[in-house]
Order: sequence, then structure tokens, then C-alpha cells
Amino acid sequence: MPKNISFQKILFVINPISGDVDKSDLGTVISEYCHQYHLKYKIYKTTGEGDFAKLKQLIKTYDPDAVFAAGGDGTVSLAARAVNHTSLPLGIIPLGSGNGLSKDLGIPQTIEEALALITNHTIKGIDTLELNGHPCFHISDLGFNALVVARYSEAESRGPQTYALIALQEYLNYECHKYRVETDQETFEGDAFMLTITNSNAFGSNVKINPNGIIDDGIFEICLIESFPKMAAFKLMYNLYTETPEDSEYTRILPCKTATIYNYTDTLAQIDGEVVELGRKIEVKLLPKSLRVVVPTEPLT
Ligand SMILES: Nc1ncnc2c1ncn2[C@@H]1O[C@H](COP(=O)(O)OP(=O)(O)OP(=O)(O)O)[C@@H](O)[C@H]1O
Repeated sequence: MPKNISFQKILFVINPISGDVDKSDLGTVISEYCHQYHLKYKIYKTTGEGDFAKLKQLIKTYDPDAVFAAGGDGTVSLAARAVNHTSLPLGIIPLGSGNGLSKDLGIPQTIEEALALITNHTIKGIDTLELNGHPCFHISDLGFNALVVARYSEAESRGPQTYALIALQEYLNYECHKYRVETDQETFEGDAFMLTITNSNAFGSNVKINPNGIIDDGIFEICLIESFPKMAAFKLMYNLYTETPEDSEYTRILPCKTATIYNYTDTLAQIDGEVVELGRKIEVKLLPKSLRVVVPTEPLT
């Protein structure tokens, strides 16, 4: 039996195209669940145009107790922007290709189990980041991965296979770029393959770029993959997939509370899966526990 039913009125934000996942039954599954627990609900389907303003307006008029994002990290980010700095909690039904934030929060990856959090959950405040004022709820990066994200956003198909194929194609000819990172603790200057800014642990692909990051500790990390010879790629991937990035001589993690990044060559940047223009000087700020998320109840120890 559910332990708590604190939400009575829920707004679902559904992205019909995320992750190449068929969502034709999702409306029925949501309806049956809400009917079972006598919950009111509304569904907002994203269109990819003007969703943020429409969602903000709907939250104002419908006044839900929680917003549940059904989609990938881009959809989660859209809903998170709409509820950030408010008391309204954000739930996630992972239906994207990566679903990185949901995995880092321990949210179940099936629709039924994720929906069950509506009636049995804990609400947790998590730190979020801002890069030149752009909110980031999971992972941002400059360099290689941002290029892959840009190409993926233009691809005709979605899903992990498309992403992996694009990554391989781009990797073969990729050249590193020069960056300078000044944090409240230390300074780095040099070439990097990519530079990741996050307070979470892993990409949706399960690459653990920041295995020791804690999402609500007031600290974020800048994770560097420095320039490496092609022959070192397999060992590096092994280290990243086995949560041992510190065992690679080409990685470096800078924990900090504030940072300024100089992106000398204005390489591409992505935030939570969306390519953004950040310019050559990027100020990174942490906003302590600004977002309330719906997560599984911790098992009693
Ligand atoms: N109805 C729609 N038609 C086309 N594009 C849409 C629509 N709704 C949202 N989008 C676009 O979908 C993108 C966000 O997708 P999302 O990140 O949720 O899924 P994903 O990329 O497949 O998964 P992940 O981010 O987990 O890898 C945004 O670029 C948004 O503009």
C-alpha cells in the first residue's frame, strides 16, 4: 500500500517525440493511475515551440501540487525551469534517450514504477547551477560532447544508437580546444577534449564523469578530459564506465563553489542536452537546493 498521497492535483508534461519512445498508451496509463487514487490531473503535450511560457501560464491557472515531466533530459529541464525556486516539486517519468538526471536521482526507469512515486515518495531539495544565467539541472559541457549533442539534435532518428554513431564519427577527426578555468580553489589552463560542469554523477549513457559528486552538498565539479592520444581512448572509456576516472592520467576533477571558464575558441556548449550560446567567458554559480524533486523513499537501514 502507498505510504503517502500528498499530491491531489498533478500536471504532466509529456514530450511526444523524446527518445523515440512510443507514448500512445501513456495518457491511458496516467488516467488509470490517477483514477485509482482519485487524483486530479492535466496533461500538457510539448510542441517544441513556446513550451516554457505556456507551461508557466498553465501552472499559474491550474495550480497543481506537483509537475511530472515525461520525456528526456530536455523535457525535465523545461519543467524544472518552470518550478525552480518555487515550492512546487518536480517528478520525472523517464522517457528520453538518456534520462541522466532521473538515473542520478535513483528514479525507477519504468513508467509504472516512476508513476508509483506519486503516491509513495520523498521530496528532496537539490542544488542547481547557472552558466551565464542559463539554468542547468544535470550536466553541461564544452567541447566534444556538445558537438555530438548539436549533431544529434539535427539527426533524423533519435535514441542511444544514433547518439553513439554520431559520437564515433565526430571522434575520428576531433581536435581539442584551449580553456582556462578559475575556481575559488584552483586554476587550470590547457587543451581539453571536453570540459563538463555538473553536481551530478553520470551522463544518461552511464558514463560516470563525476562519480563523487553529491547533488545537494553546495559544491559542484568541473571535470576535465584533457588532450589524449587516440591509443588511450579505450582505457579512458573503461575508466569512465567503471567509475574510476581518477585512474586515468587524462582526467582531472576540480570541486568548487564558483568558477569562471574562459572558452578561448568559443567551442560549442550544451546544457542538459540543448546547445546554447554562452560566449567566451562563462560564470558558473551554484544555487543551493533551489529545486524540489520527487524521489523514492529511502529504505530504512
Ligand atoms: N512535439 C514536439 N515536436 C518536435 N520536437 C519537440 C516536441 N516537443 C519537444 N520537442 C523537442 O524535444 C527536445 C527535448 O527532448 P528530450 O531531451 O526530452 O528527449 P531526448 O533528447 O530524446 O532524451 P535525452 O535528453 O534524455 O537524451 C527539445 O529540443 C524540444 O524542443
